[in-house]
Amino acid sequence: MAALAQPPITAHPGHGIPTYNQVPETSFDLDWADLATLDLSQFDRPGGKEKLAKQLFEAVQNVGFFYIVNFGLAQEEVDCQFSIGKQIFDLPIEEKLKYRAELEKGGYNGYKPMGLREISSGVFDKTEIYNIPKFISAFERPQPDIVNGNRPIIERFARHIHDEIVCKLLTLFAIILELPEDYFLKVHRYDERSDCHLRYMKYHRRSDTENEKAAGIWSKGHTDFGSLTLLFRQPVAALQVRTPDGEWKWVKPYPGSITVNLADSLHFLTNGFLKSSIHRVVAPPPDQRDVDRLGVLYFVRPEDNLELRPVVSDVLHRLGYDQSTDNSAVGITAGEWVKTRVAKGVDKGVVRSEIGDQPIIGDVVAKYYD
Ligand SMILES: O=C(O)CCC(=O)C(=O)O
Ligand SMILES: [Fe+2]
Repeated sequence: MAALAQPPITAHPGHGIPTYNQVPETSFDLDWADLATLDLSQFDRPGGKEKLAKQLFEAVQNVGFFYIVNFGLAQEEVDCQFSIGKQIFDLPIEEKLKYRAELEKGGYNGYKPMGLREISSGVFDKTEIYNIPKFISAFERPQPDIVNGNRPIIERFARHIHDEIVCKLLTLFAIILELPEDYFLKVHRYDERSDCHLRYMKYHRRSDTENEKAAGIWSKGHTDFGSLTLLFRQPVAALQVRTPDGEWKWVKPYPGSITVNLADSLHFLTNGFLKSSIHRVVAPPPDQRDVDRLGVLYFVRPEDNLELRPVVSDVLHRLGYDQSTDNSAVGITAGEWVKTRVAKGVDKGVVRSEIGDQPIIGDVVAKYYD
């Protein structure tokens, strides 16, 4: 890790929001993945974008995971979101269920109770999720008081992520592919319908017996559905990435960083050059096993209407990524891909305890890994 967080551009800690204290990091020396770190403050400097694009180009050849630092949010602002997430999950279950997401229909905005996904035979997830869509009129929906009362803080946070972080990363991908710099921005506009969302996530601790029964797996190996996923620093070690050799490595939560991973849509749009990273969540090391693991994430997805057809790029041509075009997702839109994967993910008939290919739509399959 080269750089630590710069002083905040905007410090807007929440008023009246309880302070959130992150748990200490593990003292275990785990087999950490070696990932690149991009300093986003370089983006607007002369030659900065190009330098970052070069660094990212190297990084994404490997596992599709990297870190960013200096992204313009202070740790207090991030912790404020953890605090809001904690308060949402502390609400009584009857209250939370008023906002339940229509998961079975492929909708996921709102609340997902735990226990809807089978991890291994008879063992179900212990993860609660609360998803907040983009702040545009098409997606207005009833929210609990804790969300309504903190709406300006949540909206500012989400919009900062889109405007100041996601747009920069999408520009870097366009530079890498030698496409016009705004190529991906045009299909990730904030005011258009897309499945981008801010997510609060709580993994309830598991007993030793539960961990043994599920072989330590909390969330099976999978890829994400959209373009990118941003994970705000989560000191509880549990996330692992699968290397091209099939090894699982731990992803270290560095202070002042966001962990970013590439997801399915970028894979489809670049004919597999940008790799949708395979990752999973496992039981934390012993010194963190007794804590509930709270997360704040932002999922970036293309506009609903975008067809997942590979782009024409000289770079893909030079690298041979247009030799055998993967047309499996042609004719499928980003919106359909996400909704179908969400619906299948909670369909207990599909039994997510199995690993391997799961047919999703047309000829396209989603792969699950132990
Ligand atoms: O909790 C994490 O660290 C990762 C979560 C994740 O992979 C997901 O929600 O798709
Ligand atoms: Fe994921």
